[in-house]
Order: sequence, then C-alpha cells, then structure tokens
Amino acid sequence: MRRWRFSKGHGTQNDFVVLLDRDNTLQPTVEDVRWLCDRRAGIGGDGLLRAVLARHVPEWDGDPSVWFMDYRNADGSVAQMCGNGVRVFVRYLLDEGLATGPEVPVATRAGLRPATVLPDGRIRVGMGQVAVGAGSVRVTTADGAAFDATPADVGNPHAVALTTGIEALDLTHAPRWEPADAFPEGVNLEFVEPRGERHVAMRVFERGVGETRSCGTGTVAVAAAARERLGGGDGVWTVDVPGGRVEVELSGDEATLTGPAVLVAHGEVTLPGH
Ligand SMILES: N[C@@H](CCC[C@H](N)C(=O)O)C(=O)O
Repeated sequence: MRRWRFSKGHGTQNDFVVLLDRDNTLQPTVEDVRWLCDRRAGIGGDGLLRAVLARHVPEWDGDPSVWFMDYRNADGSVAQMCGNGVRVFVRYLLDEGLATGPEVPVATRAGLRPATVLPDGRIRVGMGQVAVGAGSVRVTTADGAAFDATPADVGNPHAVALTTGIEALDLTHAPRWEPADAFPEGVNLEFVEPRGERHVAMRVFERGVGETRSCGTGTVAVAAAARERLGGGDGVWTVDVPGGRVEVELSGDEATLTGPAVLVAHGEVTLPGH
C-alpha cells in the first residue's frame, strides 16, 4: 500500500497537488498522476508538483542544494515549466520549513527560476527568456472560430491569438492548429483581448490539461506577443485570467511574473493499486 502526504494549492486558481519526495524515491507513474489530479476519483488538480532535492535529480546539472520542481500535467505528461506552479511550490517549501525566504531559487526543467516573496505576500518569479516566434499558425476552436496565433516560447511552447470576445469561445474541446506539424510536442493556446494600456485578458487551453483558470507561462507569452503586436513596450503588463490577475514585467527578452500563491489543504492519500 502506498500512502503519501500531500498538499493542495493554487495560483490564480490554476491548482496543483504537491508531493514531498526529498530523495526522489516515490516514482509516480502516469496513472498515479492522473488519479491524483482526478477531481472525482482522486484529489483534483491541473497538475502535480513534486519537490525533490536537486542533488537527487540526474538531469539537473546546476546547484545541487536547491529544490527541483518536477511538474506533470493532469494527463500525466511532463512539462518543462509551470509559472503558477513555481509560486505554489515556493509557498509550500516555506510553509513546510524546507526553504527560507524571501529569496527561493527553484530548479526546473527549463532552468533555475529565482523567486522572491514580496511584502504583500505575492511571489515574483524570474521567468527567464521569452521568445516570440516569426510567422503564425491557424488555430480553430471547437465552435469553428479561426484565428492567426503567434508562437512564443517560455521554456514551454505557446501560441497566442489576439482577438475580441474571448468569453464566448468554446474551449470545452481541444482547438486544432495548422500546419498540424507546427508543434510536434503539443502547445498551450492562449486567446487574448486588449483591455487597456499594457493590460490584456486571456483564456487558455493548456497542453495536457484542457481549459484552466490561469497559466503563468501563458501570461508571459501573452504579454510578450501583445507587446510585439499591439505595442506598449517594456514595463509591467497586467494580465486578467478567469482565476484572477497577475503582473508580467517585460524587459527586452527577459520576463518576471508576479502573483498570488495559496495552500488550501494538507493530508494523506492512499493510492489505489494500479
Ligand atoms: N499552468 C502552467 C503551465 C503547465 C504546463 C503546460 N500545460 C505545458 O504542458 O506546457 C503555468 O502556470 O505556466
């Protein structure tokens, strides 16, 4: 019988199950992740965050004393980065006494992400480089609405469609994109509308999850693509998501992401035998 301690938290309602696995011994399977993230049969979440000491992660070749965030989507797939997840991860490390703030560096598959707890409780994360691609892909939602979307890379892949009337879009099923081979490893799709100067609103259909209430890397992709397409320049961009609001600061090709992170539950879970 496998009985694991877990926490549950969210950042702008992008929610995660958090596991402590200091020595990298739990080895959750794809089925384990799917079950933990299942909102009816399991605990429920858009993804899983597993906290492993970096010295026990063979693929990490940086500072071995930091914590590594192993991120999995709700369907069990591995992703390079999760912007909302990093904030929840930092909150978890601090609450559990596993790190001391206000500065907390986090190892991820996209590299080291420095985080800072601000006096107002929000967490700011250095998101590294954001690269907006040339050209566009054609994205079609389940209701037949079609958009030109700009590719953007935040360590993980995104495509950003600037439009209006995002509330009406049908994101209950996965949108399609053309050319079909544009994103061989899948993509996170953001639908964005302008709200004011350096202020946009977005909805997102996440790779490996479906529509979520927020996506941190997505907000960075959106701010960078909007800067390129709408102007507005460097500085703080406000991004409204269904689950709240975050701030993305752009400075050239570097970005920081600031937003809330809360833990809502702690417990123990017995995994079904798969
Ligand atoms: N919600 C996350 C992104 C999670 C990974 C994404 N679904 C992917 O597969 O790349 C965020 O807050 O950035």
